Amino acid sequence: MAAVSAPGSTLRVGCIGAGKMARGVLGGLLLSGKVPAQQMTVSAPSGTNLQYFRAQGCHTTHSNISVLYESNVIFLATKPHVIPQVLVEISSAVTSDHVIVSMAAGLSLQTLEELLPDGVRILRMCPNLPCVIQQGAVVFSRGSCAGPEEADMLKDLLSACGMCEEVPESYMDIHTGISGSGVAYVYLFAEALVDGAVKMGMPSAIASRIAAQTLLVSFFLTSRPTAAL
Ligand SMILES: NC(=O)C1=CN([C@@H]2O[C@H](COP(=O)(O)OP(=O)(O)OC[C@H]3O[C@@H](n4cnc5c(N)ncnc54)[C@H](O)[C@@H]3O)[C@@H](O)[C@H]2O)C=CC1
Ligand SMILES: O=C(O)[C@@H]1CCC=N1
Repeated sequence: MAAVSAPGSTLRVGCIGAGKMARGVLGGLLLSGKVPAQQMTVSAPSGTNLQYFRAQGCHTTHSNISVLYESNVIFLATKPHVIPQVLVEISSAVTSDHVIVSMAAGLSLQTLEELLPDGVRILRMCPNLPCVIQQGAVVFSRGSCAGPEEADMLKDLLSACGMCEEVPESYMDIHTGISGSGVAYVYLFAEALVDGAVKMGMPSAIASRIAAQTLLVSFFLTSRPTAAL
């Protein structure tokens, strides 16, 4: 199996799906300079999502299987329910030279391996919304045919979109709960602060600014040693 990070091997990154997480992860690779746009191919059914990637100079296509022919590391960035049909569509073009990285929440490595040819190097990652500003909290796990080399390669790539750690797959759904969905819980709490302030007579505009600043600073405080407080 060719090592995608072997000396002289060119890292060509593909992505099937061009939505929020695709933009966060591939956007981070572009911003960090880890992968040039000319070595990126992105597919999606509609041109809407592809516009961003086309503007960056990436190759774009409506053909998922083309991504396999042009890439050696392929991210699967469609919603989970779409992944099985995508894997059926591309399976014939997947070889041992590819590394497949699924972003799909709730789709196990076992399921992914059952839908792909034997021996394919598969990893599963869980991003979160802050990836879109390269401040994500990302975890990943290896499939049965992915080794330390693939893990090191993926960790290096994903470090471009925030914090990234390898974890046992049993942590994946936990991460999806606290971090994949966690941002929405924080927004819900912020809304509750504002609603409370408005109920007590404060205009919502200033209540929103105060709540945002309070939450923002609270997170910085948690990262300072207590002695400094
Ligand atoms: N958005 C989030 O905060 C998180 C997302 N995830 C996972 O990341 C993955 C991507 O999520 P988002 O970027 O939010 O989704 P999204 O809805 O923003 O993007 C999905 C993309 O897939 C494309 N697509 C749909 N059908 C397709 C097909 N048959 N072939 C190729 N592309 C197709 C859509 O056009 C769109 O570009 C999902 O599997 C999700 O579970 C995981 C944790 C957090
Ligand atoms: O859009 C999604 O599928 C993910 C799963 C958890 C939060 N968002």
